[in-house]
Amino acid sequence: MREARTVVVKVGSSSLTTPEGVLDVARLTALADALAARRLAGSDVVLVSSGAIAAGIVPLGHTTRPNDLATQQAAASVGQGALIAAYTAAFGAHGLTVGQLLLTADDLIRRQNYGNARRAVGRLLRLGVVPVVNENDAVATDEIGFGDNDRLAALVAHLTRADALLLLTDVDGLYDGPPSEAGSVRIPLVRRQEDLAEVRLGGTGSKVGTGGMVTKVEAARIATGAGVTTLLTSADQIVDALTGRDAGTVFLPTGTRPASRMLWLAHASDPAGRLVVDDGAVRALRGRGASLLPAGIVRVEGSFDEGAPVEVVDRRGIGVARGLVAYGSDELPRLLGRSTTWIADVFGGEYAREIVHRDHLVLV
Ligand SMILES: Nc1ncnc2c1ncn2[C@@H]1O[C@H](COP(=O)(O)OP(=O)(O)O)[C@@H](O)[C@H]1O
Ligand SMILES: N[C@@H](CCC(=O)OP(=O)(O)O)C(=O)O
Repeated sequence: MREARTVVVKVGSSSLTTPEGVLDVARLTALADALAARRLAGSDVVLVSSGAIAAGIVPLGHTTRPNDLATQQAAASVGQGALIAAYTAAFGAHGLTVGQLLLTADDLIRRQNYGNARRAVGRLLRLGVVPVVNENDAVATDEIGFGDNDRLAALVAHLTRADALLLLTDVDGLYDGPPSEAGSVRIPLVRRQEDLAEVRLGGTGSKVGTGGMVTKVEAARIATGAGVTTLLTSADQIVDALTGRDAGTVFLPTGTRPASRMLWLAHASDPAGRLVVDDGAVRALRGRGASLLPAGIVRVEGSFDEGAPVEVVDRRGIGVARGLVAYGSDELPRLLGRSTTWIADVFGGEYAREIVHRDHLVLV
């Protein structure tokens, strides 16, 4: 962490708000002070900050985090402005400029969007700006949203080819059980996935957080699998964390960096349904790098819209690929097992396309 040239830092809502859920400018400023020092010392720093929805609660006249999607979108729209204004002031006190980057899952999947996002962050960093990233909650949908910023941060670490990922939360590391339970002990080092076999992961401990430890461990798995060392600790310990002192839980890299922009699809998406395919389709996908055509699909499971992430499995239920499906589950049954020529004759040429195009598919 001390030597990392590029650091992605993610901070959760619970670390930016008061116990009542109001944006806590003093905590936000302390975070910005530590990150500014690191930036001024020469590192590239990318901040992935939650807190938009939490920061929108009070301005909207509410007292708790909204449960319905539309009000969450509204709260995020209001709160994101407040959040970025607070960061602009806090980094500005050190002579630093911040840039806002609101991403959707699409931006990290589709080739052109991925390139756009990468170019924007790259230039911001070269200009000495601190990019402040969040999910574009006002327009992200339930089905194809990241849902939590932990996984988004892991993907941003991959996007920026970061050396280290720092996950800041309201607890000083990963414990072997929920820290609210007496006797839970902090785990200082995770070398490999198997070290987590006995660890019990609970949900959020605050009124404003989402995902709890499950999404943080998942984020660490994605990041370390892509070669990015990850440190999980509390926001209060940021100075120790950035200077390499013993703080929190370190997750060591387990893999090398794959050059795939499809990392999100492979690891971080929650599939909305399954397509069961025959052996010929498995061979075409694995061996020939083909797209998935209707002829090879034997069954559709689940209910999903066009564009949703789905899992492709063989007849025994073993995963073959993940991809974005071109048709909703209501349209698919009449196409199954048919050739594209037959489909074009019966339903018209616009139906004769791949069910999952190769560009939107990753083998697992
Ligand atoms: N095994 C565990 N180790 C540490 N924390 C855990 C564990 N299981 C559940 N938690 C809870 O996860 C919470 C952090 O997640 P969350 O509330 O989503 O934070 P954030 O808003 O920072 O994303 C902690 O406050 C803690 O109560
Ligand atoms: N994008 C949302 C945060 C989602 C999220 O992951 O929250 P948290 O668990 O507090 O990191 C927001 O800004 O409110």
